[in-house]
Amino acid sequence: MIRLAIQKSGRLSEDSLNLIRECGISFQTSSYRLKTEATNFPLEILYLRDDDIPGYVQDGVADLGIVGQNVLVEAGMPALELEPLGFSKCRLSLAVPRAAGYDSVQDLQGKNIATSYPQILGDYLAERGVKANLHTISGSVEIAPSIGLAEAICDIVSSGSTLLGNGLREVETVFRSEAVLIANQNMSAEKREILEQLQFRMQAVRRARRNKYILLNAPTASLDAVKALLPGIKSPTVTPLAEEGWVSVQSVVNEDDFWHITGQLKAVGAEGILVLPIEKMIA
Ligand SMILES: Nc1ncnc2c1ncn2[C@@H]1O[C@H](COP(=O)(O)OP(=O)(O)OP(=O)(O)O)[C@@H](O)[C@H]1O
Ligand SMILES: O=P(O)(O)OC[C@H]1O[C@H](OP(=O)(O)OP(=O)(O)O)[C@H](O)[C@@H]1O
Ligand SMILES: [Mg+2]
Repeated sequence: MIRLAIQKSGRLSEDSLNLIRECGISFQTSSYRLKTEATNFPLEILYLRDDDIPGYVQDGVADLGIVGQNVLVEAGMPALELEPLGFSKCRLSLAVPRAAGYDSVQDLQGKNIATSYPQILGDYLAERGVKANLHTISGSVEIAPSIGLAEAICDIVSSGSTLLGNGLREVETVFRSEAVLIANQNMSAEKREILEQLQFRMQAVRRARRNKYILLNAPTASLDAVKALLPGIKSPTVTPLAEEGWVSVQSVVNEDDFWHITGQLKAVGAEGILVLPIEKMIA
């Protein structure tokens, strides 16, 4: 049995639970129970505050955890990271009141900055030779300038709407973050084996999310152009259509390139383009 710590409730919770479920692992959830056992995989899930997760994994109370890189690095335990998980992408940024002048980070010399990330911010400022007074607060950091607590803040930004709503403007990106899988470094051989199975499944789920299955019809004369646009995993599958001079092509395309490639496929004569989600993708 391996123990995985995830955030009880917050920005990481839903995506963490979805990832485990998409790995084909079944378990019950209830808002009162802080621990559940999977029914078809040797996994126990612990529901914790995200700030506590790196420490628990470091100490071996949990074998694995899912946490934001921002929290991991702030806790001073970056070595626990195993792999990025592709969700809860955000950045840690410095922001100042919209009307305040700002040319460079040197302008923060001697200023008061409110943040929940004094370690990451402290390192960032030290590397640039800036000495500022950091005020550590654990939440609602964006309020600090308007109540006279600080001249600048450093907090998590995603859409930017919290900054906008509080009259602030983003001036520097200090750190980029996403959710990561972390692991205790002294696991038993048995636990390592379970971890490998879990990572294999997580990678198959992530690969599938990044790709789409694509099916289309094309004139045989355009086949070389279509093949060049859709290299696929090894190469595309090509089958003749009942109608002479046409083929059906099946392949896999990266989600990021998808719209761009479909435009080019149409331009070389492709028709009836179908795009399907992939559930699992094993390399
Ligand atoms: N707006 C956002 N968009 C994307 N990811 C975010 C956003 N805000 C936070 N995150 C990521 O999700 C993590 C958890 O954020 P959340 O706001 O739920 O933390 P919290 O309030 O500290 O929760 P807890 O109660 O568990 O301590 C952050 O550490 C960060 O990595
Ligand atoms: O750029 P935005 O999309 O507005 O997101 C940024 C906000 O999201 C997070 O807070 P959250 O909403 O999770 O609330 P919390 O402060 O209670 O953690 C973070 O602390 C920012 O305040
Ligand atoms: Mg927290």
